[in-house]
Amino acid sequence: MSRTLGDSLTTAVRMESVRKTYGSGDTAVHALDGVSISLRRGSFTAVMGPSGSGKSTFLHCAAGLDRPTGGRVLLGDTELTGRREAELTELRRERIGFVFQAYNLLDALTVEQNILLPLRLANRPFEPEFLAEVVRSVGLDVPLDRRPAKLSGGQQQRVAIARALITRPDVMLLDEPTGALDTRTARQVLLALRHAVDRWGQTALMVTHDPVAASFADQVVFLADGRLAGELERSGAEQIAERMTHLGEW
Ligand SMILES: Nc1ncnc2c1ncn2[C@@H]1O[C@H](COP(=O)(O)OP(=O)(O)OP(=O)(O)O)[C@@H](O)[C@H]1O
Repeated sequence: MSRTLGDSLTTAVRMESVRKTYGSGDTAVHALDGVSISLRRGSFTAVMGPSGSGKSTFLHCAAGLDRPTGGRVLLGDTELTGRREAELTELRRERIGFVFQAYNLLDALTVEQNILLPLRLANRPFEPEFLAEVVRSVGLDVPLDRRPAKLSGGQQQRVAIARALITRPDVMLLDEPTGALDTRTARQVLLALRHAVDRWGQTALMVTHDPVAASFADQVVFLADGRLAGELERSGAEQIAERMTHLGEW
């Protein structure tokens, strides 16, 4: 299928028949077995599936952290497949924002320095107004000169989201971002994410086990045995949970 310039303007991430096999012969594990998907710019997608269905591998291939065994991955119109490690590192730094369950903040730095770190690493200037807007939008109401270890888990995750947003990345990739948070705090973090998508047209791809978290997304894609096993447009947590029960244990 031919692609036009319009594709890369409207598509943040495209995966075409992506396969990832670990090992070989009888012991080979097909973590991804021909996954094709396009993420529209400004959309929020949740990825769900049973344990071992390939969710982390999917996220890592989208980020250029794992090299697919077959198929192609494109970030906008930039093909990740076949690039050298140094180029991938730069692409990740400049164009992808990561948020993990463990916040991965540096305690030697203040909150503000943590948020600005991706810009410093990329040698890019920072705009104080944008920093203020990002801080406000994620609902971070702590002194910015504080050390992250002094903050609650919810506040630390907001710092991590602010750090991911500060470069205005093409896509934010989130791996269980609310996995360590209580229900109320998780909801606030998800609202902040939703805000970033709605307000700035940010694109987000989030792996989660939690149907409530997935209900904040525009679409939910389900993985089973390394393959796409269906999708739901924005849905309630009950409907998402119901679909999950048909995919097996989780
Ligand atoms: N480095 C690796 N070496 C060998 N097998 C791997 C490796 N990484 C993942 N796998 C296998 O690939 C499959 C998919 O793993 P993956 O971690 O992507 O699933 P997941 O859906 O994220 O699981 P979970 O919800 O438990 O985190 C599993 O069978 C896993 O054991």
